[in-house]
Amino acid sequence: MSGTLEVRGAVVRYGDVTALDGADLTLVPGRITGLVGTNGSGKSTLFKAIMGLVPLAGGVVTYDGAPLARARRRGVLGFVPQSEEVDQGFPLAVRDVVAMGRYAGLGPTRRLRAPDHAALAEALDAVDLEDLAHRQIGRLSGGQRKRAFVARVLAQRAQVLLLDEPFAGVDVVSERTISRVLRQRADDGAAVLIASHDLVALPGLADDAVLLQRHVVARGTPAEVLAPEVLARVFVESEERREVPGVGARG
Ligand SMILES: Nc1ncnc2c1ncn2[C@@H]1O[C@H](COP(=O)(O)OP(=O)(O)OP(=O)(O)O)[C@@H](O)[C@H]1O
Repeated sequence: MSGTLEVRGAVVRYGDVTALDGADLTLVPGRITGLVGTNGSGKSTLFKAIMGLVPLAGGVVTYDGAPLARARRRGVLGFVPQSEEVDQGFPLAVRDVVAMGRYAGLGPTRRLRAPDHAALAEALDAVDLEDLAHRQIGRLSGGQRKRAFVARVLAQRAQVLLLDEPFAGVDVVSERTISRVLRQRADDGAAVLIASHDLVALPGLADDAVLLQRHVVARGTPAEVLAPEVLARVFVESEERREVPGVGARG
């Protein structure tokens, strides 16, 4: 299907640590995929591998069947990392952060034109941040800040949205707002991947779920993947790995 992102056999190593050992994932337009896994199971690494922020030691990531570099340059991929380092004193307003979503399409002058202004206004409106558009980004609550970074990928009109723990440390209103806009983008044809520890919220939002443990160990509907017996198997395996010296997070 056009607009499909595919990860095939992704291997990522940090020195002696193998964070991904053959991960496969398919993201299709119109669907929200929930990514779950224990701490250290490789979720953030999978996002970074898709974004080209860590090198692949094996495997391939494609968009529309072609290598991803071109899609990345065209701004097809919108990434909201787990935590954004925000310098409290840095004089960057919410509006400036959201405008960054338009940079891929701007000329060398970086001047916003009418369609950019329209996309910017639409994105601020979608996350209910118009009133705070001129507030310094460091002076927002955690939930408001997360909404600002979500607005940046909305303004970008990214076709693939990748969100690493968008609900962590976020108030209920912000969680609802973010969920609503992600559903809307998926309904408009975007492919969406959300890593979340919130296993209660996920079934209401995600169409599909994948369970990661350095590679995908289960995939299906959220109800299938989040079934207690499936989760228990993975948690037990992950605890056993920790007990083997030299393997796992404490090794
Ligand atoms: N920069 C790094 N250098 C060395 N090891 C790393 C680095 N980043 C991650 N790791 C290791 O790679 C493994 C996967 O980490 P990753 O952050 O991808 O997991 P995660 O599923 O996102 O975890 P969490 O849910 O805790 O955020 C872990 O064992 C982690 O300690």
